[in-house]
Amino acid sequence: MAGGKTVLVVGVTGSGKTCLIRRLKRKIFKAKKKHDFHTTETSGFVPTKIGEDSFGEVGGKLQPLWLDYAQDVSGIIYVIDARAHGRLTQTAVYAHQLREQTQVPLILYVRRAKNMHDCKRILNQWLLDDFRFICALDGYDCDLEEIHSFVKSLP
Ligand SMILES: Nc1nc2c(ncn2[C@@H]2O[C@H](COP(=O)(O)OP(=O)(O)OP(=O)(O)O)[C@@H](O)[C@H]2O)c(=O)[nH]1
Ligand SMILES: [Mg+2]
Repeated sequence: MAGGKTVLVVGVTGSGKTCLIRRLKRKIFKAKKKHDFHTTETSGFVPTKIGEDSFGEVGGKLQPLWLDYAQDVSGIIYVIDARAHGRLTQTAVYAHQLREQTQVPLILYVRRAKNMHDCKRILNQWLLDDFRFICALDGYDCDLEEIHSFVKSLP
């Protein structure tokens, strides 16, 4: 299909999906104002057009429907908050399930890891180390570019 790609953005509640899409839309590399990151829980499916592409967030509460939403997309971005320790088991189980159940290219977007070593340790701990991933460290500006190159690489 010519034109834009459709990307599904999933992850457990509060993992940072809305903020990420907002940064992509407004090309915010670093938080400038407090309200840039003020959000409320997303209910249902919220598509956001960014250039030619469309990024659709499914709220974490709709996890049972992630697979349904994944049917007609080019790729999936799976957002993980590395410091949400209590949610990591669930996060890993859902990531494995999603990858087993769909052929759609999937990338993990891991935010708030302390450093690359910490990020890899977490992925390793939850057997996610063979997933493609982006490690979005605090103050790291290149994560949006990495997302754009993932989207570009999609069929
Ligand atoms: N400073 C900062 N805070 C963030 C960032 N991403 C997420 N947060 C914080 O985490 C909270 C939850 O982020 P959301 O983007 O709403 O999470 P979500 O994954 O969309 O959650 P649901 O819609 O409930 O599934 C936000 O209100 C912010 O306080 C970020 O990049 N920078
Ligand atoms: Mg949200």
